Amino acid sequence: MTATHTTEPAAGHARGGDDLLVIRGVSKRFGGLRALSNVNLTVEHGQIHAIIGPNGAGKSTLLNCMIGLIDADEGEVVFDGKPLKGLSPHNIMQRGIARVFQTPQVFPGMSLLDNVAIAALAKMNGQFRIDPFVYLSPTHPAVEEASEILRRLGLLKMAKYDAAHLSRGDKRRLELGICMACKPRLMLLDEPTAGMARHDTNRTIDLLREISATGITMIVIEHDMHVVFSLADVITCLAQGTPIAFGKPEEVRGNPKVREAYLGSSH
Ligand SMILES: Nc1ncnc2c1ncn2[C@@H]1O[C@H](COP(=O)(O)OP(=O)(O)OP(=O)(O)O)[C@@H](O)[C@H]1O
Repeated sequence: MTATHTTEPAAGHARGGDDLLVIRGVSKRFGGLRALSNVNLTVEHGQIHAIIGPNGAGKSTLLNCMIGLIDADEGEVVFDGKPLKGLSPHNIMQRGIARVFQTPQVFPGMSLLDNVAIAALAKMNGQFRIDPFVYLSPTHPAVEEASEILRRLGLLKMAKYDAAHLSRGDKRRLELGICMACKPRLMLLDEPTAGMARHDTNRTIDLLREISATGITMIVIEHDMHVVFSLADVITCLAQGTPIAFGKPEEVRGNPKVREAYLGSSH
């Protein structure tokens, strides 16, 4: 597996057959502030690509450009060979990109099983709009699929519980289950272990590894270096809107520019 980032256009490499996502020359300003400056980044099929960097480095802005929540001023994001420019976040999800938020997004007041089953149903119907008011019989294929996902997540025993009462760690796992039911090709995870105790963090790391082993490509934004170094195949470090380092975890860990970026910040 290889990937690339440079501040120059990713000539040659960017159209390689293994690339699922290519970010080419993306820049974004907020008034006088340059949040992203000519970012190039390539994510290969099956890869877990971590994006790290100190506060304000531009990580969330880059993620938001990928899913259409923010329009880049310059550059393009290409997913599976097709530009995403102009597509709504909904259309982008339809193409196979799912985002997992910092705060778990589940339907409180509904069972764990229903939470996952309605996502599975939406995918089966090709609607990508989740309808929490639909009734599903216990033998519906979406319910069977949801049960299997909950079993893999270790949540099957709690299938009938109200999702509102889950711990933060279990809510996060349920959210990942909802995401799996949508069968994305690329998962974008924004601080997937934020606020978790170490035990839940480690369980989430194991779960993400399992999901990755099913062939789903992942981009993970994370401050917790234990999570980053446990998961990532490759890491890009952003500082002040520019990629300053890219490589395998051990290469990035020893990179003096990365150390300087962190030491110079509040981290
Ligand atoms: N909507 C916005 N309007 C104005 N400035 C913004 C907006 N969104 C982000 N910024 C600024 O852009 C810069 C990059 O922010 P961003 O949230 O992308 O950084 P980050 O690396 O995700 O930071 P953190 O790790 O703290 O979440 C910051 O200086 C931030 O204040």
